Amino acid sequence: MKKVIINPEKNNIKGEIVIPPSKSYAHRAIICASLAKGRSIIENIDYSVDINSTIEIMTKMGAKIEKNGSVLTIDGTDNIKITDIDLNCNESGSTIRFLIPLALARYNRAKFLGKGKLITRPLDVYYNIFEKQGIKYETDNGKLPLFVEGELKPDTFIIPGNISSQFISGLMFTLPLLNGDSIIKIKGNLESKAYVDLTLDMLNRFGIEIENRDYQNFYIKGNQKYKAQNYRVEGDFSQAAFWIVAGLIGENPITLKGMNINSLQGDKEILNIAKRMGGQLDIKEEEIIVYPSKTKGIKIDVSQCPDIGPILSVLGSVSEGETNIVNAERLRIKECDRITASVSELAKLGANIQEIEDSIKIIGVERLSGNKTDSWNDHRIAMSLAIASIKIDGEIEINNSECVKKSYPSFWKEFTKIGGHLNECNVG
Ligand SMILES: O=C(O)C1=C[C@@H](OP(=O)(O)O)[C@@H](O)[C@H](O)C1
Ligand SMILES: C=C(OP(=O)(O)O)C(=O)O
Repeated sequence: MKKVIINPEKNNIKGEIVIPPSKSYAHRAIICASLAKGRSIIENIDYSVDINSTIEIMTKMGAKIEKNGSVLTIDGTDNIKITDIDLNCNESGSTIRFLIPLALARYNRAKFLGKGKLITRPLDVYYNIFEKQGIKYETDNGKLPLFVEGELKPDTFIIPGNISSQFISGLMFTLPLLNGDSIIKIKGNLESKAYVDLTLDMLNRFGIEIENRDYQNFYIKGNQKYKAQNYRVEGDFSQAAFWIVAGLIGENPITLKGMNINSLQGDKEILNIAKRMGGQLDIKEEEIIVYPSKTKGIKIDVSQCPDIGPILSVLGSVSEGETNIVNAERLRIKECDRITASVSELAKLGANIQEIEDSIKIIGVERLSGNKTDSWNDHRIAMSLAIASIKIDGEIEINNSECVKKSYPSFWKEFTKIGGHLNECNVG
C-alpha cells in the first residue's frame, strides 16, 4: 500500500501552477479523431490511466495512435473493427460508457473489463437497450466483465437524466454512424448537463451534427462522417479546483495557468462558488490568481458539477459557518462513495461534518488536526486530503495515495513543486 505523509508545518504553498489538460475533453478528442478518416493532431495530452485506457481501446477498434511527448497523431478509421476483444477500461467510467455503444456501431463481439469500483458502477441503461434491441450480453452477476455481441440499431432511446450523462455522450458518439436516424429522449431532469455540452462541442468540431431541443430531445441523423481535425486540449477545471481551494485556504496567492475562462466545462462553477463564499480571485484571460480569503459557508448544489464535491467539502470544513452540499446523490457512484468517504476522512481530521441523506452538512472550524486517512482508492479524495493539509496541525498520512494516477499522474510532484512538504512518499 502506498502512502504519503505530509508535514504541514513545513508546507509553504505559493506560486504558479500549470493546470493539466481536461480529462473530459481529452477522452472526447481521442474518440472523435479515432473515428475520422485521415490524420488529426491532438495536443496537450496527459497520460493518466483513464486516458491511456481510451487510447488503447480506440487502437483496438482500428485507429492508429502515435504518442510523441504530449502530442497524439491519430490516423482514424471510419470502419470500426475490433482486433482484440478484451477491452480494458481500468477504472474509467467515461471510457466504458463512451465505448460500449461504439463497439456495437457495427456487428461486433467485445469483452469490457474493468477494475476497482468500475466493476460495479451502473451500466443498466445500456443493458435495457440491449434487451430491447436483442443484443446479446453477459455479465458476472451484474458486474464486469461484460461480454457483448451484436449491432446497435437506430432507434428512439429513452435515457434517465439523473444516473450518468456518460450514457448520453456514449450514444452521441455512435448514433451518427448508424444507418438511420435516432432520437435520444431524456427522462426527468438532465444532471451533469455541461458534460453533454462538451460532447456536442467536440462532435461539432469533428463535423458531426446533433440537434439539441432544450436538453430534452436530441435528434441525430445517421450516416454522418467524422472529419479529421487538429485540436489542443484546454486546462481542466476539475483539477484546477484543488489549487483554487489551496489558494483560498492558504497563506499565499496561487496563480493558475493554462485555463480557458470561456470554457464550457461545468466544473468552472468552482469560480462562482469560490466568489459566493467570499473568495478573492483575479480572473484574467490567461491566468487566474487566487488570494488567501476568509471564506463563509453557503449552500452548494453539485448536481451539475459532481467532481468538485470532495474538494468543496474541504473548503466548507474550514469556512466560517454552515456549508450544505446538496443534490449530491451521483457522488455515491463514482470511484468510491464520495459522500461517505469525504465525511469519514474529514471527520478524522476534526472537521464538523455529517452525511444527511444525499447531502453533506458542515459547520466550519478554524483548523483541522493531523491523523491517518485513506483515499478510498479515489483520486479526488486523495487530492482533497492533500489540500486539506494546508489547514492541519500535525502530520497527515494519506494511504492509497497512488490512485491520483487515474486522472493527475503528476499531482504529488506538482504538490511538492508548489511548496507542499512530503515527509514520506513512496508513490513515485
Ligand atoms: O462525461 C464526462 O467526461 C464526465 C461526466 C461526469 O459523470 P456523470 O455524468 O456520471 O455525473 C463526471 O463525473 C465524470 O468525471 C466525467
Ligand atoms: C468520476 C470520474 O471519472 P469517470 O466517471 O470517467 O471514471 C472522475 O474523474 O472523477
